[in-house]
Amino acid sequence: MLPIISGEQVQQVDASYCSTEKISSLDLMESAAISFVDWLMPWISDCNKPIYIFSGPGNNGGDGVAIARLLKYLNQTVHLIYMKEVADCSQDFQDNFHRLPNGISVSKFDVWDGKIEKDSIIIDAVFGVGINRPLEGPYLSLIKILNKLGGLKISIDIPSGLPADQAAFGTVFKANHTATFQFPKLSLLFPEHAELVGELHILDIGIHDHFLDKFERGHFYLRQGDVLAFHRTFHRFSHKGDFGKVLFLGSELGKSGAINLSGYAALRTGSGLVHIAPFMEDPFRMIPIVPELMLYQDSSKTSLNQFDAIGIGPGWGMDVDKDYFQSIFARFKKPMVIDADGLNLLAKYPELLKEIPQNSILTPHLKEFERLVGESANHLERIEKASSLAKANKVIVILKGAHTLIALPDGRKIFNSTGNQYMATAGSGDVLTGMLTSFLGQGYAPENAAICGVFHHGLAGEIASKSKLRGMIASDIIESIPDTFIKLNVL
Ligand SMILES: NC(=O)C1=CN([C@@H]2O[C@H](COP(=O)(O)OP(=O)(O)OC[C@H]3O[C@@H](n4cnc5c(N)ncnc54)[C@H](O)[C@@H]3O)[C@@H](O)[C@H]2O)[C@@H](O)CC1
Ligand SMILES: Nc1ncnc2c1ncn2[C@@H]1O[C@H](COP(=O)(O)OP(=O)(O)O)[C@@H](O)[C@H]1O
Ligand SMILES: [K+]
Repeated sequence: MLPIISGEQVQQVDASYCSTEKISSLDLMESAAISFVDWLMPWISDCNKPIYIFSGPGNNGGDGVAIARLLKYLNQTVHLIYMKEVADCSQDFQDNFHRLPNGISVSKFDVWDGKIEKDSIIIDAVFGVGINRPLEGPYLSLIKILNKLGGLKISIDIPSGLPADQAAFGTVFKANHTATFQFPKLSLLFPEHAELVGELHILDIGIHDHFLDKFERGHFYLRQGDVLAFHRTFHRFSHKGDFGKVLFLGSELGKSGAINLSGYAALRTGSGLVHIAPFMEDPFRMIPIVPELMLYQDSSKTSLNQFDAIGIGPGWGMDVDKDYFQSIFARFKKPMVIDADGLNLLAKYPELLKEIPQNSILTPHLKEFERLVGESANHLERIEKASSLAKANKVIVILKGAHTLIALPDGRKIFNSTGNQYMATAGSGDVLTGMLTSFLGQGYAPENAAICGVFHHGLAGEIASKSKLRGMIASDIIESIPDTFIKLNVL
């Protein structure tokens, strides 16, 4: 899995890579510039929009200068505006500056006429991961000017002004796209930075993951190539029992959709037998959304051991009494999935946290998480709290949202790469609960169930939203679950 290393360690990674590969830092900057220009090609190949590159004094600025040269070779109209005396800029900046070809309009910021043609492409190479204090002076003035402009705005590596590992501490460039090198910087994954980062792209500049491994500090980014290894395989003679028997407890009157969605998602994820137990006086009166779902009536006296996995909470309501809720932890000793009102009940009765079976999976969205652990000043604090909750209670905490975090009991924190904004629709969390419970029931180790559930859920959302966009609903995500297995060739 791709390690997310700290901004401070980027220079050490570069140095380690350059000395092992026997290349110079200037060569590495060239690889970064080439990968950026390759990535930019679809936007520039058919039009000749003017491109304005704003370069700061460090190596991020150096990237910008190298990119200016490469774009000029592609016959683009390039304007380069640099911020500091060239002699005071980083060595690689200077070397690139001296290689600039003729035909680029080059100005120092303090004498620049300030004109930016309409419909230009703006490239922000002012600061990268070396930012160490809030923007001020000319840097602040520039970013304020650029933030008022429309059009295509792209940040190289990280929006200027944003620190790599913390919450923003001042004014930051607002990008529509951020093309970051080699791995996503932690702060690019914070929801409060969504408007600064825009769409996130990770560009490979040739540094192999194992150079990053040496610097890993427990943060990882989950990509498609990683997921196969976490799957169980089934053979020709596998029978229904191998695929697990699962149960969902939830859905009070008026919210029957919730466990229906979870149950249906579990079927589409591959569960052999799926039961749903609505929290209603006569659960057998509910009509399941698909005939393959079976109804079940639960009582605090019956053992739940016949099930391979259970998922509790979607649509449950808060009328569930404490003794009944607590009885579930006594009646089912295996890892379970706890979502929605299951989490709200835990927030109401925090003393029960200790009774949850080890390695259970808790799936709060930000609001449910706040009810469990209180408010957080920013996402960094939230990440740490999720990790503490996981470690203290030996559970897996899945903090949902864009780049869903999987916090493992051993302290590792895994950020998901799949999913999109169209998944912010009623019931998509219920679908995740269904998928996670299904993987648990199929015998996946809880950590693997969490990883596969979160990844496939996001991928199903991406596939379903291709044709539906804003009109996508949770059932569409379920219908696309089989396509995720086809896409990954998981048989
Ligand atoms: N492996 C990689 O990730 C690579 C990184 N490269 C680029 O190098 C960048 C990092 O370069 P640097 O370490 O030079 O960092 P920056 O380019 O962010 O610049 C840091 C410099 O700016 C100064 N500075 C920081 N905050 C300031 C502020 N608020 N006002 C004024 N000055 C300030 C610092 O004292 C330092 O001199 C990356 O973000 C990336 O763009 C690429 O060139 C090559 C490969
Ligand atoms: N912008 C987004 N990008 C990626 N995934 C998202 C986004 N918005 C929501 N999701 C995903 O959709 C699901 C929503 O869950 P939740 O908030 O519990 O919904 P509900 O309560 O309606 O079922 C989560 O898995 C979350 O990660
Ligand atoms: K930048």
